[in-house]
Amino acid sequence: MTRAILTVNSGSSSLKLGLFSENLDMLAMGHVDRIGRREAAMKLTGADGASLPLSETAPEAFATNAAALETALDAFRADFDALEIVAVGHRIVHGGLKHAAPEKVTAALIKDLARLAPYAPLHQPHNLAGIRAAIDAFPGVPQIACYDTAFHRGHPFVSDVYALPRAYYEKGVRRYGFHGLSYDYIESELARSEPDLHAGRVVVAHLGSGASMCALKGGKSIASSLGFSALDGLPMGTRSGELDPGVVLYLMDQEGMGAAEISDLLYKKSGLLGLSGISNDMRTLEDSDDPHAAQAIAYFAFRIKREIGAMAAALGGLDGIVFCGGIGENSARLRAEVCADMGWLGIDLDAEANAQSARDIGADRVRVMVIPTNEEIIIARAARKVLSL
Ligand SMILES: Nc1ncnc2c1ncn2[C@@H]1O[C@H](COP(=O)(O)OP(=O)(O)O)[C@@H](O)[C@H]1O
Ligand SMILES: CC(=O)OP(=O)(O)O
Ligand SMILES: [Mg+2]
Repeated sequence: MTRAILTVNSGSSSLKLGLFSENLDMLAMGHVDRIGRREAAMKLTGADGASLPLSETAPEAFATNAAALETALDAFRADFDALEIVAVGHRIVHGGLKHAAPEKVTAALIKDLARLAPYAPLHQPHNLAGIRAAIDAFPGVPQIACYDTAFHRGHPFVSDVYALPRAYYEKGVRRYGFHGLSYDYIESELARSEPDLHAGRVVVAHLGSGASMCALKGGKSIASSLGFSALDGLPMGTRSGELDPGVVLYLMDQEGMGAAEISDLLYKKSGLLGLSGISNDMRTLEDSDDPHAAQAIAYFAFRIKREIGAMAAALGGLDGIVFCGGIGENSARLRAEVCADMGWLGIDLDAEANAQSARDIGADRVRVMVIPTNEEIIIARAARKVLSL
């Protein structure tokens, strides 16, 4: 039987399963999109990238992350019967202070990682549920944890710290940054195909349901817009992004809200959804002619623009921007709004290339690129390395 590696990646609105041969050839990919919404759907692709037929699935099959995982694992049943799964690699959003390098999952590790759930409530519980489901489905097969925070752990002190009394830093109140598996992939792709740009100053914008940006200097992360929890920086599908801490004090003092209520507000009811009052999904907002939808998109674009300026300052200049993630890879409108009036920094877009989401969409000094990310291959590579396959 062919030996294979399975990868599991739970995002805040999506679930991606990947199947790879031991040599890391992609065998199949399953992608559930818009989890929890009426429009939720799954797509399966084969090794050649072509879509595979799927049996009709009721919307309840994707109503929750757990249901989506069960449905997606079911869709792979025939592959699982025909292959020998020798490792399951998992995206774990938060590794905290103690966990960075990919490692084998143990019962103690699961317990340790569960403590970080309050700082990534839309991910960490689902990541751990994915591990438990995979242990049930593939008893005895090693499970490998791969951390979204790892890529940023080499940050210089000023990008790692909050200006609180030092004791909090020592306890782990730091800027961890997330989407590290995605940035790791973009970094490796630049190293492979664009060595000059890789050696330079690049801002990567991972724009999906969760959104963040990373400043890469010579391929190393020196700053990230996400910080201690999955809330900081850019607004996201349902998350507020950067907020004056005074707003949290106001919610407590004046609105009488407690931690659980504030967490619910900031993680689940804010961002594009809160501002538009319509949807957390960029496609729905782009299709809407409600002015609040346009305002939500405009705010998102404005915050990205500001972050490009801030990161260019942190990098001491700018050689390239890379867009990735569901929105970054597909929304020509968002990319155009972000890059409008940025000539002062050497950024302009080739409108036609942008409309086609081509790889190179820049028309000025700064390279502007669209590179589809691939967290799955980074997880599979890590699993192979940990197990010396
Ligand atoms: N063709 C498209 N045009 C605009 N936005 C898109 C398109 N395809 C996907 N998106 C957006 O990408 C986001 C989901 O990104 P994704 O990276 O898959 O999510 P997650 O953060 O859950 O991993 C959604 O807001 C969705 O509307
Ligand atoms: C960390 C995070 O927000 O991840 P995602 O974009 O996959 O939801
Ligand atoms: Mg994602």
